[in-house]
Amino acid sequence: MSELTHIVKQMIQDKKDVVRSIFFGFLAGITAVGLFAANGYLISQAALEPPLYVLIAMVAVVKIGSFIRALSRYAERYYSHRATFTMLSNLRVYFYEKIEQIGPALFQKHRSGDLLSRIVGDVESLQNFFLRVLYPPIVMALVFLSTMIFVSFYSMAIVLCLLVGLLLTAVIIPAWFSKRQKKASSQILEERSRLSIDVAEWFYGFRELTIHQKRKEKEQDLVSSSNRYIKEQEQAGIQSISYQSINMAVSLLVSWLVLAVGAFLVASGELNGLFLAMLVMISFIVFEQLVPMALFPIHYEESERAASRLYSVADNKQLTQARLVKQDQDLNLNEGKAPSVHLKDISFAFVGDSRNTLSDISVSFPAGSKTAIVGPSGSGKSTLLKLILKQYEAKGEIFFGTTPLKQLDQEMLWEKAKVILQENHFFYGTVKDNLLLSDPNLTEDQLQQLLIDVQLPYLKLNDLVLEKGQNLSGGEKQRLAMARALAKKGQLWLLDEPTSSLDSSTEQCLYDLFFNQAKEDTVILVSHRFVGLEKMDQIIVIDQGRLVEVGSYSKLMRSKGYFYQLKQIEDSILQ
Ligand SMILES: Nc1ncnc2c1ncn2[C@@H]1O[C@H](COP(=O)(O)OP(=O)(O)OP(=O)(O)O)[C@@H](O)[C@H]1O
Repeated sequence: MSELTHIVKQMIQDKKDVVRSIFFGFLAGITAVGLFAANGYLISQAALEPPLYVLIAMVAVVKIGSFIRALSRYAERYYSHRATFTMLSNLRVYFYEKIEQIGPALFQKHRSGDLLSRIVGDVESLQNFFLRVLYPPIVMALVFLSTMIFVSFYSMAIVLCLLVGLLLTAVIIPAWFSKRQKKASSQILEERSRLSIDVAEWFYGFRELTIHQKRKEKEQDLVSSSNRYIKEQEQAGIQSISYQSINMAVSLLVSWLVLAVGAFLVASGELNGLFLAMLVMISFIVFEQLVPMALFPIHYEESERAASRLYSVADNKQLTQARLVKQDQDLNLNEGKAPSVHLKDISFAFVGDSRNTLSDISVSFPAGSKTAIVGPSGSGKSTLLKLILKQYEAKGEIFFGTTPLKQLDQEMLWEKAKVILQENHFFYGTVKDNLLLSDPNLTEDQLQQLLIDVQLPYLKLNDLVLEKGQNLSGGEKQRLAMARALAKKGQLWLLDEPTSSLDSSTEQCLYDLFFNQAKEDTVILVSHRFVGLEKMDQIIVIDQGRLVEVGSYSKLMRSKGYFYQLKQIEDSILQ
């Protein structure tokens, strides 16, 4: 329930459309009742052959009534849907902003298909919360109350019948449905999420599945996920139709009751027979508007599930610990000034991981220095870089200059750092589009020069890049990523194996280019190779998440410690 309260708060930011929906919904409902009442009265009057002008006046009232009803129904739909779409967009932005803060930590817990299904599907499901759960009962209550006040002028017994009908169709039967609904517990959202996960896996893993001849198996999983989802939808459809039909049948029985009680009252002289048809018509129309209440429990339940699924992502306690504090401070990343970075007693474990990936790391990267982080695969090098990039939050403290990283706005940090990660994303578009990500003001000549600099002279700016850079080789992607980093402004380079897919001569060219451009900058380079490290000011050696050695290349070689041994092994392999 608390999640739905949050949702209501988020939804009702723009109250004007909500009030308009209720007003026009009420107007449409009450004119429908008036219209049917006038019709019933007209039928009875017509049988008594009244003067023509009475009939003409009545017909005019009916016509005006239908006109007002149609217009107000249209206005109700218009405003309620406009309110719904505004609310959905508010909700999407709200959730996006919430999960953006916990970014990579999310993927520890959720698969991408599941996240997509929640952000798109579950938010979509919440449209029914406003359209079918929140405001219709208010409109119905107002219409019903006004109708009963009107009917009370004719007969309190009929008011009583209508009240019984209201209790049955709007309270007792929906409550019974709600109980059944809870037992049946529709799995529709979960099945949609499972299907979404399977589809995402299918697309991501298509190549591997084909290579390992597992496409058929995965295809079958996908089909059975899809069938389960369809089955859930079918069941939900049957359920909603049967609920509505039962409520409709009960409401018709109540109208029969109104007719029987009315006929008795007419026979006993307590009611003018002229009004009997009117009262029966009123009961028809007023219950017609109550019939959708049968679906209230279904929509309520669905909204509650969708809300709790969304909040379980955005408010997950473990993840919230990793939430990053945003503070707008301009720190030592000012342009023209290379920052220093200091790590003090850093320890870090991934969510759900009992062992520490990094333990007790204390090290400094002076302003303008060049540092290489080396160590065996899986030792925690990339993780250390990600901590500096504020992708995860660790125990201990990281400082940029004298300012704690915790106080730094992540976006500002990224904006002023030149980053190349192991996996670099390329968007569908041209080479130019992908390069302009770094700096939209670059001219075509500058872009072309960049391509030449990174040893990609054969690429044209208008060449097409497919999704995720599928039509580029691993080395081409790395060179384009390097071009993007070179084009970016900033004095802090954070590089995670930026040349791992390149041949030695291209790698050498790129390093020359890079060292030339980064002369004054602070550079932190993760590398599993030891070639070219002589140029670095310091080398940090990590093994199993612990700092084992720090020093210049010559110092580490002289001390003949762990780094020396790793270097010897690499040399013997290369010989
Ligand atoms: N997202 C993650 N969730 C859980 N564990 C992770 C995650 N990313 C990395 N790890 C684990 O953390 C450890 C360190 O990984 P990291 O990528 O930092 O190593 P690395 O030294 O950069 O390795 P490599 O040289 O192979 O890139 C590994 O044991 C890895 O399994």
